[in-house]
Amino acid sequence: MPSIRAPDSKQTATLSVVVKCRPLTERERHRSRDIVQVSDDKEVMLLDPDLTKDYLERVQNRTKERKYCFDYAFGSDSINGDVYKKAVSSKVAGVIQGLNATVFAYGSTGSGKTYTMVGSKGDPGLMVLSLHTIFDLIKKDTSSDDFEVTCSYIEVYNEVGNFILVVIYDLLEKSSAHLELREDPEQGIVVAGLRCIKVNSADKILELLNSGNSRRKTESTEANATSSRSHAVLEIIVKRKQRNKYRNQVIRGKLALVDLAGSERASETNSGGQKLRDGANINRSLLALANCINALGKQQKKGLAYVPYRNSKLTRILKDGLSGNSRTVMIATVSPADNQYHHTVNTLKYADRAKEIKTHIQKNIGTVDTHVEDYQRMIDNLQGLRHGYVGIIVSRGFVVVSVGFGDAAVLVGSFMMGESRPWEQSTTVGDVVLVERSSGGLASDSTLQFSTFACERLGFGYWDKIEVYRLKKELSEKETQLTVKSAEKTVEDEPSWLNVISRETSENVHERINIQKALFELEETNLRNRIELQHLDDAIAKEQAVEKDGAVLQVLRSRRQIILDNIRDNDEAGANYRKVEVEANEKHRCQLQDMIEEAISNNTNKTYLRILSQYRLLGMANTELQFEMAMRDQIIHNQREAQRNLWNLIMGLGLDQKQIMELAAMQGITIEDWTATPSNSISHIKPIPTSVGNKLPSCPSIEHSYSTSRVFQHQEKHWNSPHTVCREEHHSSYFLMSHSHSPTAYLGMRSSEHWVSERSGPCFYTPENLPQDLRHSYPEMRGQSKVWSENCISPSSFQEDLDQPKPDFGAAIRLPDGLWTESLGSASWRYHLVVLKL
Ligand SMILES: Nc1ncnc2c1ncn2[C@@H]1O[C@H](COP(=O)(O)OP(=O)(O)OP(=O)(O)O)[C@@H](O)[C@H]1O
Repeated sequence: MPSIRAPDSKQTATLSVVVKCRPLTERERHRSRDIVQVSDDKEVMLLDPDLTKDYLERVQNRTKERKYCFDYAFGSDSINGDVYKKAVSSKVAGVIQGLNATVFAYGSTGSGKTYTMVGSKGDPGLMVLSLHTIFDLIKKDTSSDDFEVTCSYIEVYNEVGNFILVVIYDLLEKSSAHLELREDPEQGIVVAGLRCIKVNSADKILELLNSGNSRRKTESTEANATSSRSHAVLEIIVKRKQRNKYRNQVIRGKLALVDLAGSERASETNSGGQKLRDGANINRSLLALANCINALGKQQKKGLAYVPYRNSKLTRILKDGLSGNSRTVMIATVSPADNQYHHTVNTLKYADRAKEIKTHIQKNIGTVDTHVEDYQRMIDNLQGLRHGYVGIIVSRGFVVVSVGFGDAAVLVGSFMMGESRPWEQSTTVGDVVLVERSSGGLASDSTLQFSTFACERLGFGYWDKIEVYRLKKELSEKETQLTVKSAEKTVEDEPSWLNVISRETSENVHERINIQKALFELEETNLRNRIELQHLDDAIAKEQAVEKDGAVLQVLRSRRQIILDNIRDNDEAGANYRKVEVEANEKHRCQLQDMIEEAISNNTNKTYLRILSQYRLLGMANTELQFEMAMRDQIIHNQREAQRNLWNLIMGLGLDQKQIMELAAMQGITIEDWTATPSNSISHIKPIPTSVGNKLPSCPSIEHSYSTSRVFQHQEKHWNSPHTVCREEHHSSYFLMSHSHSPTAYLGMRSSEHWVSERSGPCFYTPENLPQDLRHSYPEMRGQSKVWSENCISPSSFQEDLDQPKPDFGAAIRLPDGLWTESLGSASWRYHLVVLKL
C-alpha cells in the first residue's frame, strides 16, 4: 500500500580528523631528521626543523614548533589497520544501514595518501579494509533483506590543451570518454555516464580497483617515484531491500573513498613541462578544496558564509562528504622529514580547521514513494518540451515514460516501483534515454521488458536539450565522416583539432552554467543573511528600549557585525565571479568562436563548424534553462526543509492525532490520510488555496498551492472510498495514487481555477479510439497516433486488460498550465496510462 514517509530527522556530525605520519623512507633516513612526534593517540607535536635556533629565540616563542590535537593521531610505527580500526570502521559499518560515509586522504606529495588508501599486500589500505568489512557484514546479516553492492571508480585529471580542462575519467573503463558532472536535487552531484558495476565479493572489487589504479595517471617526481597526478574517487553503493509488512523499503548507503593528488611546489618536485603544469593545476583543485575547508570551518562559528564548492570539479564531487549527508573522515597524511616542514604545517593547519566542519546525516530510505518521485521528476523535466507528447505506462509497479516528437520516439525512463530501475547502471533519474524501436519495443505482458534498447544521454529533457543532442549526434557523425575524408586527403591534424574544439566548446558552456549557479547560490546565501540581519535589527531595537547597554544587546550587536561581514564577503565573492570567472569564460568563448570562424572562412569543414557554432548558441540557451532548474530545485529544497521543520515542531508538541486534526481544521488546513501507514509514515499538510476559503472541506480533498503563479487543483470524485494518497509534493506538479475500489478514469482540462471536465467509468483510449469530442479538442493527438501505437503499447493488449475486472487503482497527475491528462485504469491496475499533451 503506498504511503507517505515521515521525514527522517537529520543528525549533525562533526567531521572526524585523523593525522597519519608515515615513517622516513630509506632515502630520507640518511639526510633528514624526524620532526613529528605523536602522543596519546591524539596529539601531534611538530618540532622546529631549525636546530640552530638559540635558547633565547626559543623562550621568546620564536620557535616554529607547533602542537595540535585531533580526533586521532597515528605515528610512524602504526599500520593502516590501526587507523581503520579506530577511526574508520564504524563509519563503514553504517553504510549497510543506509548511511553515507566519506573517507579522504589529504596531504602533500609523497606524504602517504595512496599508501593509506590503497596500501600494500602486507599492510592493506583503507579501501581494501572497508570493502572486506562491507562484505563481511552482509554475510553475517541475519535478516531476510536482499543486498546489492555496486562500485564505480573515477579519476579527476587536469588536461592541458589549448586551454586547461579538468576532466573526469571512468577508471573502470578501458578507454573512458570525458564524463560530465550533473546536478540532481535528490542525489546531489552525479557523474553522468559513469559505469556502476555490480559486485558480489570484496575480491571482485579489489580486482577492479587494481585495474583502475593501473589506469591512473602517475609520474615520477623528485618527491615521489610514483606520484599520483590525479584525484581518484572509489564509490561503493550498498542497497538493502527490506521486506516488511507494509512495503518494500530500499535503504541505500554510499561509501566514497578518495585518494587526492599531492600538492607540491614545482621547485620542490623538480618537475618540468607537463609535470609542472600538472602540479600547478592539481594545486588549483586542492586550493579550491582548502578554500572550502576554510569557509566551512568559518561557517560553523559565524553563520552563512558562502562555500565555494563550484570553484572546481573536485570540490563539487566532494560536496556531500564535506557538508552534506555523510559521516566523513579526513586523513591528513604527513611526512616526518624536517625538509617537509612547510608542507606538514600547512596540512596540519587545514586539518585543524576541518575539525570545525559539520555534516548532516540522514538515512537514505527509499520506498515506492521515492520512485514515484523519480517518475514525477521525469514528467517535470519534460514539461519544457514544446512539441510532442509524453506517454506514461504503469504496469504492476513498472513505470515507463516515453516522449514523441517529430518522427522520433524516445523512452525517457523506466523503473520498477520499489525496485531498482533496470538500466540504473547507465542512467540517472531525469536522463533521457533513446530506445531503439526495432525488435519488439514494449512487450505487452506485465513485466514490460524491453528486448533491445540503446541508451543515449540527452540531459534533462528540455526541448533545447533534445536539439543539442541532435546537433551533437550530427557533430559526431560529421566527425566520423571527417576522419574518413581526412585520411583520404591526408590532412592528419584536422579531426583531432575538431575534437578538441568541440570538447572545449562543450566545457565552456558547462563552465558558464556552473558560474551562473554559483552566483545564484551566493545571492541565495546573502538573502538569508539579510533576513537574519532584519531580525537582528528588530531584536536590537526592542532590546535597546529595555536596556541601553546590556549583555544581550552586545551579543546581538556582535552577531550583527558577523552577518554584515558575511554579506560583504559574499558580495565580494560574487563580484569576483563576475569580474574574473565570467570574463575568463567569455574570453574563452570568444577565442573558440574566432577559431571556428577563421576555420569557416578558410572553408575548412564549413558545415561541421556551423553546426558547432549553432550548438554553442543552443548551449547558451540551455544555460538559462539549467539556471531556472537550479532555482526551482533550490525552492523545492527549501520547501521540503520548511515542511520537515514544521512537522517536527508539530510532533514535538506532544498532541495526539485528533488534536492536531482539529487544530489544522481551525486553520483551514487539510491533513491527508493519517491512518494505515507504518510508524515512520506521516501525512502531508497543505494549505487550502484562498479561493477555497478557510472552511474545512467535508470530503477528502486534494489541493495544492505553491509559491509560483501556477496553482492547480484536482478534486477526487470518489469521496467515500478508503483512500491512501501517495503524494510527492513538488514545486510545479505532483502525482497521487488512490486505492479507490471503483473503476476510474479522469479526464480534465484546466480552466483558470479547476479541472473543468471529468469523466469516470471504464474508459480507455488510444489515438484510434479516442472519442470524437476529444479528437475535436485535441486534433494534434491524431497526428501522433502512429508513434503512439508503435512505441507505447498496442491497443489490443490494452483491450485485453479492459475485458478483465475493473481496476482497484486510480491515478491522476496534476499538471501545469495548458497540459491535459487522461488516466486509465484497468484490471488489477495492470495498466495505468496517462497521456500528457504538451
Ligand atoms: N606507512 C607507510 N609505511 C611505509 N611506507 C610508506 C608509508 N606511507 C607511505 N610510504 C611510502 O612513501 C612513499 C610515498 O607514498 P605515497 O605514494 O602513498 O604518497 P602520496 O601522498 O600518495 O604521494 P602523491 O601525492 O605524490 O601521489 C611510497 O614509497 C610509499 O610506499
